[in-house]
Amino acid sequence: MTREAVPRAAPTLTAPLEARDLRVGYGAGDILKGVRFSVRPGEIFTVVGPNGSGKSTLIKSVAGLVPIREGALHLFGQDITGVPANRRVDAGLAYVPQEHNVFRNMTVGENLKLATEFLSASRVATHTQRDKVLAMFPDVAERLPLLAGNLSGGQRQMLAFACALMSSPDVLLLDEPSAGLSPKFVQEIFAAVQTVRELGVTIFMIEQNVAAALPFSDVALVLVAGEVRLVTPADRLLAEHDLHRLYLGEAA
Ligand SMILES: Nc1ncnc2c1ncn2[C@@H]1O[C@H](COP(=O)(O)OP(=O)(O)OP(=O)(O)O)[C@@H](O)[C@H]1O
Repeated sequence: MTREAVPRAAPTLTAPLEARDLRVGYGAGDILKGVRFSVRPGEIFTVVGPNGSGKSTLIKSVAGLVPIREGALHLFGQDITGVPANRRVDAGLAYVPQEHNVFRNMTVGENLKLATEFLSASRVATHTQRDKVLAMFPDVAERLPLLAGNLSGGQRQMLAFACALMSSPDVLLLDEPSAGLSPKFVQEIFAAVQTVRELGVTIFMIEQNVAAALPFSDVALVLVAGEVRLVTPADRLLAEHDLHRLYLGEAA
């Protein structure tokens, strides 16, 4: 059952990303059991939840990597429910996977170039946009000739963001951007997420590291056992709710 802690405006056709009763699974049963949400323009919308609750399944289904069995997914009012992953990129959706998100045996510059190779012309970042992205990520800009495999985990994650931004997306999907990073880099990564938002990009991410992600998020959705338990302004989640109880399926 969907519960909302605060009233939210009725979803509109212009919501950057809107899910209506998504059912997704791999075998006989459904992992996502009727997930609905609406992301507002320019928002950082973060999905949290216990292990196995379906966060990865959710972001993969939004990216087009796991098929949606029932329900509908809309990008700025356009129904993309059955649209293949590559065409979602053309429609303005970019996805940064948690792992294997750069080519380690290629240089940083080559990774950025490759990120534009298979895009439709209208999506390829202009020179000005590329310069803006590089200005946002000096760790990337200063290392163009280096092999991506020689970057630190945090620098690689920045490169993965920069590659995703080469498709000038309207909505960026981030799969656990802080996973495996040291505390210093975790802060830097979330600061980078906020910088990306300042470009006008709407962010939809999943995160395990609730304490680190919430201060950088606008809205938090708590997913438990494939169902939405709560949608709340991010700064109210820990102040007004007991996350442990929510994760155990107790009342919000
Ligand atoms: N490819 C797959 N085939 C079959 N079952 C899968 C597959 N991927 C995930 N699952 C199952 O779906 C359920 C939800 O997994 P999912 O990875 O989406 O959750 P999660 O919230 O991201 O978990 P975690 O935080 O541990 O990564 C789990 O029971 C998992 O075993």
